[in-house]
Amino acid sequence: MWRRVASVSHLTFAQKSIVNKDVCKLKFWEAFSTGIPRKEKGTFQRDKTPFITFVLGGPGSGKGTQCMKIVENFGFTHLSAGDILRREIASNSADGTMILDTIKEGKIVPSELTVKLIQKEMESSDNYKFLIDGFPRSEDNRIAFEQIIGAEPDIVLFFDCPEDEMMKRVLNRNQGRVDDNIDTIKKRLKVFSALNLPVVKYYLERGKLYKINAVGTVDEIYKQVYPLFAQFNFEQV
Ligand SMILES: Nc1ncnc2c1ncn2[C@@H]1O[C@H](COP(=O)(O)OP(=O)(O)O)[C@@H](O)[C@H]1O
Ligand SMILES: O=c1ccn([C@@H]2O[C@H](COP(=O)(O)OP(=O)(O)O)[C@@H](O)[C@H]2O)c(=O)[nH]1
Ligand SMILES: [Mg+2]
Repeated sequence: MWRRVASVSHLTFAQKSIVNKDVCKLKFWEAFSTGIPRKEKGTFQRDKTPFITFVLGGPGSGKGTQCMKIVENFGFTHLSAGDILRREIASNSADGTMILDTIKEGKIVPSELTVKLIQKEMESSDNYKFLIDGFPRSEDNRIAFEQIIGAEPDIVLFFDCPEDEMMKRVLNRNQGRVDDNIDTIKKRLKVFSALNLPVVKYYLERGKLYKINAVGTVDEIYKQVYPLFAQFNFEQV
């Protein structure tokens, strides 16, 4: 099932995650609403296999906020695809203008470009645990990641949030983003339903999806997220 990330083979990675199902079993299964097959019992060993988590959810569903907490507790490297693309704009690269226009329109940047930027970040990290936040946003993104990186995620989180709540949060985000306005958010919500939800469905059908109720306080939501990661015997970083 797991395919090695050949292009990042110089990295020191840990073996694929394995759930210790005897620990907090109840909490673990309470934490998500879809039936997820458990992984085998065991512990991490240093190896060259990364542990990849895709973090999905609509705009404003709280992906970035929850990722920060996962990083603090579990030592993941947080790769926000949106942040990586915004850095590319800021660096005045050849693709910057096209990326900016795409983000303003709430559309999706060509997959190969995004995946290659993510790949660069993975290759320059000496961590093996990655949170890939806000990606893949489409089936095309997902397939490009599989083809270019040669890997699939170990787990996929999906922050499930009603549209009116997402819209409220985005309009109050106050980070000066060009896409946090009413016109663009409406477009982004449409793109989310049309292109991102099929990816969610894909991982649901493969038993990799952890659906989180994203309504509530940040701490209430993190109470659902924490046990998902606590079950894996990650090495200390
Ligand atoms: N549970 C929550 N309740 C209310 N506001 C939240 C919650 N989680 C995050 N926010 C706020 O909503 C906005 C969007 O959150 P963010 O983490 O950037 O979402 P995303 O990365 O999914 O777009 C931010 O201003 C953030 O502080
Ligand atoms: O893999 C990605 C991630 C982001 N984006 C673009 O970047 C914008 C902002 O993404 P981000 O994840 O930062 O938004 P969030 O969901 O966190 O509000 C998206 O609307 C897209 O236009 C993209 O094209 N591909
Ligand atoms: Mg975000």
